[in-house]
Amino acid sequence: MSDVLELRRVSKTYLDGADEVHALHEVDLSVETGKMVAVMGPSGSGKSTLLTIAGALESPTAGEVLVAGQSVSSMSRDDRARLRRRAIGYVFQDFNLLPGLTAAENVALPLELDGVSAGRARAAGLRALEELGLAERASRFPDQLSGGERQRVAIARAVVGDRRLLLADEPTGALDSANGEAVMRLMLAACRRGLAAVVVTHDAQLASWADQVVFLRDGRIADRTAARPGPDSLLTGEPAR
Ligand SMILES: Nc1ncnc2c1ncn2[C@@H]1O[C@H](COP(=O)(O)OP(=O)(O)OP(=O)(O)O)[C@@H](O)[C@H]1O
Repeated sequence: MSDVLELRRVSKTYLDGADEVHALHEVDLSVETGKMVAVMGPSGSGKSTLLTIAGALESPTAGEVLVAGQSVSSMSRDDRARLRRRAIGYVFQDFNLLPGLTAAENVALPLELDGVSAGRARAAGLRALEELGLAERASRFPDQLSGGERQRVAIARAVVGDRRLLLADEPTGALDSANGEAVMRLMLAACRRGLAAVVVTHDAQLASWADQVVFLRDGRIADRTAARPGPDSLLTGEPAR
């Protein structure tokens, strides 16, 4: 399997007044198609920084980021923007759905913004909703959905079209444990359909859904569990750890 995401000795230093903050230090990470990596670590350890750099939203101070084999730093601004629009999907804790649009319209929106015709975008949006078990909720507005359903719509929006990489920052933070588990299971299923995912979570139980767990401390990878072979029984049963 090919790597969708590769971080090579990635460091990120922020300037805080006169002080340097070393948010990431020589981080190496590879995620293959079909795999989910969970990132854990204490507050301030660099988890969000890792996600924003992996998502080409910020540039590293040193090191290299490759998405689908292409070096992000060698891309033009336009190519980088296209990569962010087409290949990368983001899921946030607070769902970020537009309240005036239905579930189907929210999911189709990124494709329409990318120039896909309304009809094709709607069809792809409905397909993504269907894969997440939400076909019959397609015409509801966000305030007519439960928190778990809203998060599933946000995942559908993040995987719609030809996305390769799913990045999620505490996607289960606002959910109860049953909905949190459901969200992890659905993200894992989305991975198995052909994406790679990086998921930040504070919850070790939810992290155990991932193929590999990476622990950050002071911007360095302090530990990582061995990658395990695709345990697809998980998609119908309980997590292994
Ligand atoms: N734009 C910025 N300017 C200056 N310092 C920053 C900036 N963004 C992050 N930092 C610092 O970089 C370090 C890592 O931050 P980051 O948000 O990546 O941590 P985190 O592990 O996601 O934390 P949390 O779990 O609290 O969200 C912290 O010390 C933070 O204060």
